[in-house]
Amino acid sequence: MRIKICGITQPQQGKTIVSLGATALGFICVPSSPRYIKVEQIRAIVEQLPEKVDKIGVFANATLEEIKQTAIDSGLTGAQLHGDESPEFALQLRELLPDIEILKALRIRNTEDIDKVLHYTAYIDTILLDAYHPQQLGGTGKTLDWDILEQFSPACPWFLAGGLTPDNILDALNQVHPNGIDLSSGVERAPGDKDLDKVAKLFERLGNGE
Ligand SMILES: O=C(O)c1ccccc1N[C@@H]1O[C@H](COP(=O)(O)O)[C@@H](O)[C@H]1O
Repeated sequence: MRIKICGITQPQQGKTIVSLGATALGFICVPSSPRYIKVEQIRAIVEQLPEKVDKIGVFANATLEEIKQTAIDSGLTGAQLHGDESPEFALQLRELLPDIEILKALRIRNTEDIDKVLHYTAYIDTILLDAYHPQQLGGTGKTLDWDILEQFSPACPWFLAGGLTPDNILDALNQVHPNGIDLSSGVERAPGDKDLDKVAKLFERLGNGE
């Protein structure tokens, strides 16, 4: 299973989190987020990471050009679209950046929101389901209603996100069956400052980097 730890801002924390078992790190490229990180800082972290680790930039309603430039300048391997990007936007991004993974995040309130996944699967690589929050786009620490996801099996791989922690991860995975999980505030001391004890506890619970 893929394990993405998101909201990385510090090079040493990134390296340690990978050594503990993360398969992907996420960098928040949304200027209004307290976890925002600049291109040069992402580049400095990415350069120190093993090639096999996925380096995902998280964007919300950025332009195609902004995403392209950030991806090229910082060495990202993936772009997570966490705003109101349309399926057409995802397709245009794919044409612009054919070699990077495109993840579309959807913020889920109810089963109707889950149905929106169908509109995206032909244009992206991976779906990511996050919790809905009326004021915040992400990093909210809010969990989804896992009950409505028990039978969720889209036509492309998917990540479960939203309020996951070392304490609730096994309950989540008993109920839903994603291809990957994504954690941010649940393994943090403060926004952008990861709690390495919590990250270690997460991997212990998962069976040491499984
Ligand atoms: O983390 C942020 O600040 C953020 C800002 C804007 C868009 C997405 C953001 N984070 C994403 O939120 C989810 C879940 O976070 P959490 O585990 O509930 O704290 C994750 O996919 C992050 O990439």
